[in-house]
Amino acid sequence: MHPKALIPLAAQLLARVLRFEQPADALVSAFFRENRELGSRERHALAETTYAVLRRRLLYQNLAQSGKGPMERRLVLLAWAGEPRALEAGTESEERDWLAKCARIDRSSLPAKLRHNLPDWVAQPLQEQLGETEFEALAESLLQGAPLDLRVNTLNFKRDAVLEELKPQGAGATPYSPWGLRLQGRPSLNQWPQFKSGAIEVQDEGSQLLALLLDAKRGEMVADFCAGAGGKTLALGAAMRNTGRLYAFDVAGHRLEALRPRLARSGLSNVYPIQIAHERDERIKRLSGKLDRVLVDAPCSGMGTLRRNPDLKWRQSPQALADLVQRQQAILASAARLLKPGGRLVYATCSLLQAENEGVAQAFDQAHPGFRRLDAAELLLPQVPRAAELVQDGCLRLWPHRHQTDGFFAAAWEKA
Ligand SMILES: C[S@@+](CC[C@H](N)C(=O)[O-])C[C@H]1O[C@@H](n2cnc3c(N)ncnc32)[C@H](O)[C@@H]1O
Repeated sequence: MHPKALIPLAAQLLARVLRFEQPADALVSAFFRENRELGSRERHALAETTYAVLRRRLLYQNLAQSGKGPMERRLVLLAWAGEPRALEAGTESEERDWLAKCARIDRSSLPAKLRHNLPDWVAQPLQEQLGETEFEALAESLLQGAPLDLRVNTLNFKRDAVLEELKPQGAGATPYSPWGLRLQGRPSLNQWPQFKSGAIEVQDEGSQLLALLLDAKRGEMVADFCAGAGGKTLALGAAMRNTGRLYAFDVAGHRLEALRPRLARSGLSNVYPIQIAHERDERIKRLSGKLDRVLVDAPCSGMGTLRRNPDLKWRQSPQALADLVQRQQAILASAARLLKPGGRLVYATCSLLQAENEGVAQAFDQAHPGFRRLDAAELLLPQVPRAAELVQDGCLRLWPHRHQTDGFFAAAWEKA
């Protein structure tokens, strides 16, 4: 494709994404399917430019006020992440002068909002929680891309052996999870023999730590209550050494469908995916009081995953957050009924916001005196020697700027 054509195409893609009707990753994939003539470098330029606008939307919208031409085009020029010669070829000299003027603006002199690029309803509670200095460090980390973490399938493979094989690809061990490897960049994993053989799965180190916190054992009856496409289910099934019974519940059939090929690669046969209508479904009631461990990886605002999904900060709202908190409480209360005495319950989100984390856990405490809180550091310590670094007030609290994971929260209880 002629470099001149790339910028209008990027503006077209951005216009679709900025309607916020669907997740950005789905829209970008659909756009590439429609434009099959794009090569891998061109796709990379379009995707990275779109994500750069989503990350710093407030800044770029502010700067774009001074330019000329359609707004999406101005945003693409400001955030261009492709080759410089495509920008050179695709712009008029007036536009290039304008870009040079924008580049000379000292960004540290801009109002805080144009530096952190978070909506007020997200920024404010985080500022209160962390204080100004640490909030700035967090906000900066949320503007960066995330590394690519892998989980080694310890059912049939050893982390050290897979690490040796993947060292030439730049892999290193993750600092906390004993199952994890970390890569920089975006290699085409699907073609790697280690992926095809089921030795590795893509999974953020934070997600691995949630499975470690549940600590499902051989022969147990376990439920992954909000299993989705089964990232944590696979980790739990391997920890159970492919024994016992692991129920993977979810209301979304298409997500459970996406679990099937992953299960086939993993070699697990102890997993039972079950689509439920809602959290009080009859099929769940039949298991009341029978399970050893239940993980509730609740639907949440996803504010801990902004490095990967920057569109979420513009697609969520305070009203959506309030609705989510209600759903989280209802799901947690239903899931808790499955446990037998002595059983372990873990409630988790990939959010940084107290309302859907500590807030939901405290409401559960008040309504369920028969559940005793467990200390996450104690639970993790046997498998995660540095567990104390990850825990605040007994709860797992992962932060991108402190731990280089996505933002996660988890609280654990034992049923009396
Ligand atoms: C955070 S995602 C789960 C991610 C998944 N555990 C993983 O590791 O890949 C939350 C999931 O909760 C599911 N969900 C929403 N409402 C639910 C409900 N009432 N009962 C069970 N699952 C629900 C959503 O469909 C979504 O797949």
